[in-house]
Amino acid sequence: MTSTKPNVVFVLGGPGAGKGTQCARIAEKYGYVHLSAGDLLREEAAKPDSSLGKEINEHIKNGSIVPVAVTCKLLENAMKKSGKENFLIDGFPRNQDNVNGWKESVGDRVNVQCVLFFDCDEQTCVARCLERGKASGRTDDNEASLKKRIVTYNDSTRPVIQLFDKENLVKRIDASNDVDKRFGEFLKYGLKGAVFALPCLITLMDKVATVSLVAGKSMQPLLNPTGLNSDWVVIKRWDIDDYFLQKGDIVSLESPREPQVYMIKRIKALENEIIYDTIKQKEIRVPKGHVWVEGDNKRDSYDSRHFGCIPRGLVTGRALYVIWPPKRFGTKLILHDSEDDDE
Ligand SMILES: Nc1ncnc2c1ncn2[C@@H]1O[C@H](COP(=O)(O)OP(=O)(O)OP(=O)(O)O)[C@@H](O)[C@H]1O
Ligand SMILES: Nc1ccn([C@H]2C[C@H](O)[C@@H](COP(=O)(O)O)O2)c(=O)n1
Repeated sequence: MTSTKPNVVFVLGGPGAGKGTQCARIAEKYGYVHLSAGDLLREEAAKPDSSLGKEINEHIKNGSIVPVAVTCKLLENAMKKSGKENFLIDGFPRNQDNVNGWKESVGDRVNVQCVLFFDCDEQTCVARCLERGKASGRTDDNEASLKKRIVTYNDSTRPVIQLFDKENLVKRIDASNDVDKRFGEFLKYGLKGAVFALPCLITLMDKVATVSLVAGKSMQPLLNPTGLNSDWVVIKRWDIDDYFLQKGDIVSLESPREPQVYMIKRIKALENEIIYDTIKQKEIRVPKGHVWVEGDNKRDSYDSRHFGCIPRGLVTGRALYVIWPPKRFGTKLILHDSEDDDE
């Protein structure tokens, strides 16, 4: 019997275990809506008129947990607003208060399919957060906050994971190894067919142009600005030799790791150019016949920083305009005022 309730997958693990990185990938590949409790709290706190901002910021800096009524409301609102059915809820429930509040407020109205547990040793978690802290602007990616976050994780979140484990809901993924291995581990759970149904880009037409639904948050704020998989874009296709890619172009491409899986990214470097890989922290020269692609939203993008330069032949088209939803109709996705944009 198929469930008509929305599906929820909780995603837990230590700070910096890679929950956000993997969720971005899962969302992009399967069209799940990725809701990060931490991101929602940070967004709420950043609103100039929020009465909760001060309290949330204090908790974030101290690595303590915001009262569940606040977090649960933000999650519920985001779920409702999306109008979608499948959610990855990242960083929740983080403690027993979160569990109780969720049960009271949402309870059986959703179907909790499983809990993805990204298991990563403390040293790796801290090193990743400190590295991320060089550019993230987060007030908690520093040694003092991390010490507290780790204590909160060990004392409050681990018991929640154990609780779910007793209910046989936990899928453990070794989060200390590389991004692709982990994604492979995730797929081995066989969730692929059963849980995640929507491919990254749904293509309605072919050959000259395609109209595609963009999944995931990797191109925010330009695409899917609300975090929902709602933007449809026109993608112009071409014969591989007919168009000279330019830096800044937004393109569709076939994943170098998963044939038949398509994604949308921005060209950041062309052949023979040098690009700085912010994850591996080194300069890379793009080989002949290749390009380097990244999402605009670095936190939520799986791109060349993870899979390296891609052969030019994997690029299948160039994104031109948003055509849906109506209020975003006509949003231009091109930097250059030249050639084919008004064909
Ligand atoms: N497998 C990996 N190997 C190396 N670095 C990684 C890996 N996975 C993620 N990272 C990097 O580690 C940092 C933390 O990853 P991410 O933001 O996904 O963690 P998180 O679990 O969501 O963290 P938090 O709970 O603190 O928000 C990021 O800079 C990311 O690029
Ligand atoms: N359920 C949650 C999730 C997050 N927070 C607060 C406290 C965390 O340290 C911070 C950052 O979360 P992250 O982005 O690391 O998932 O947000 C909370 O109070 N309750």
